[in-house]
Amino acid sequence: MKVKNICCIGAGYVGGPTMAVIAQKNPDIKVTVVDINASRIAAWNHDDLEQLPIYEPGLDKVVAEARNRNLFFSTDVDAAIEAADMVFISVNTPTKTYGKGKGMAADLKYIELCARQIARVAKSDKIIVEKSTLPVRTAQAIKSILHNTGNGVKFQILSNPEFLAEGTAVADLMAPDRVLIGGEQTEDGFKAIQALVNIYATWVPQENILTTNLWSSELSKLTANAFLAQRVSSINALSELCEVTGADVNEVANAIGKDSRIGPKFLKASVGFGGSCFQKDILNLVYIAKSYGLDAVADYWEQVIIMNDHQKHRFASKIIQTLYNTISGKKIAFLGWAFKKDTNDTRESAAIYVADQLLEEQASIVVFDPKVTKQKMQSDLNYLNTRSEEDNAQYLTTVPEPYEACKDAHAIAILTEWDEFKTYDWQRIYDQMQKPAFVFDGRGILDQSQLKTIGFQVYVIGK
Ligand SMILES: NC(=O)C1=CN([C@@H]2O[C@H](COP(=O)(O)OP(=O)(O)OC[C@H]3O[C@@H](n4cnc5c(N)ncnc54)[C@H](O)[C@@H]3O)[C@@H](O)[C@H]2O)C=CC1
Ligand SMILES: O=C(O)[C@H]1O[C@H](OP(=O)(O)OP(=O)(O)OC[C@H]2O[C@@H](n3ccc(=O)[nH]c3=O)[C@H](O)[C@@H]2O)[C@H](O)[C@@H](O)[C@@H]1O
Repeated sequence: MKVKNICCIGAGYVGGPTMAVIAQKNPDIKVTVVDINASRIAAWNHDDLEQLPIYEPGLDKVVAEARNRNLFFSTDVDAAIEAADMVFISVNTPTKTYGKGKGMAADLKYIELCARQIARVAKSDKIIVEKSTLPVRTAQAIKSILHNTGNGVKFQILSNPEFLAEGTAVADLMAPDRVLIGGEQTEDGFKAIQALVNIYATWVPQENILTTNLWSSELSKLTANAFLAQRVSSINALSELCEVTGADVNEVANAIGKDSRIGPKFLKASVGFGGSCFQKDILNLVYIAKSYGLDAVADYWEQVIIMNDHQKHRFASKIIQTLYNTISGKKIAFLGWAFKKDTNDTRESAAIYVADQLLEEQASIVVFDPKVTKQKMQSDLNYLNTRSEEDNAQYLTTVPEPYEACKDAHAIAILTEWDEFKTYDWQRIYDQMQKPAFVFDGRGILDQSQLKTIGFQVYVIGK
């Protein structure tokens, strides 16, 4: 079967870039990305490519090439579903904040709404592709909703989880380590799998396109994120041990990463992993294991989250303790707010947790992050959400350049891993700060001895 028309429900961090690349590589397929968020769609359609709702290096060029050729962004969800042979579901699947599974399970209400909408609107047979990250066996629920419409339309459900990382989304999509496609192991299931394989095969080598059954595919996505996060928690756990023993976590990471069985990636100690997925996906994995009565499995994976929370907490506590256990009214400069470099996404960023803990002690936080708005930072913070606008003004300020953030500060906290920190004029920064001047490097970026020579008191994670 040759797919001619694709609809993608959800124009977010995954739906937008993924469909832009699919459209660029398949000019003969019409791709329509739809969303109920009208302002997001307007931003995707904006003439000025700097106004795209998501910042990803290289995304503007891909969108510029494909948009209004065979890539379209629209709020007309029904029309796009009806016209499509293949519908990707790429909506958010956050951690549940209510009811059974609160704080652990994935909230599947948006997925179910999509399934019901497809069931209501579809007049011709369609392949439905789970692009969102979902608990294993979700395809069963989607199938049951779609197959009980009584209108005779046939659906095949595929699982095609996305492995891109934010900040490198376009590069990851252009050269993925693998594309994973799970489907029913029946004749119709294999045909549907092949239809999706053909789309990716226009640019991904066949040997990098893996096909599996539905449940392996769904579970592999959660597992991949759990393994990646586990490595970060493992090295972060060791960072604390390094600090008390005189070992250097970077040297340890380098030494163990040289073992080809371990490998060098995802061994960078940090103030804790952030992002919209690691925590939510592991909590989901823990919940699934518990729901099958597999308590030892659940406890094992939950430890990755416990260690991550500990790391964020210990970084904030280190700042408070070092500043003589009193930070009330003291200005603390935050360099970076996003959860990693090259993104404007702040979801679950370690900066939020650290800031909330410092604000509880009435610190005054000044943030430099050119990609994140003050409004976004304010809405991220629990502490500020419970207070009035005027009150907030004294606790959180944002500035457009780093030197201003550091002026008169008692301490600097490095929260995002920007390499450009190395190029700053640290003597100039030191001269403008309160003394003693402290730097807390939660990303292990700066040269500790160089800063010490200037006069800074420095704490680098894992050293
Ligand atoms: N952000 C990332 O780097 C990655 C995310 N994922 C997974 O992909 C999924 C989507 O994540 P993001 O793109 O980050 O989320 P997002 O929140 O950026 O985008 C989701 C979009 O879906 C829209 N939406 C929700 N319900 C809708 C409906 N019924 N009809 C039309 N639009 C609807 C929302 O308005 C929103 O714009 C999640 O399951 C996530 O776990 C997977 C890999 C990477
Ligand atoms: O499902 C998802 O959402 C995605 O989650 C992660 O991607 P992402 O969260 O965008 O970013 P990562 O590069 O994985 O970084 C996550 C966090 O871990 C931190 N990290 C990463 C690596 C490391 O060595 N140390 C470390 O602290 C980063 O700074 C960041 O805060 C995965 O890398 C993607 O493969 C996956 O598709």
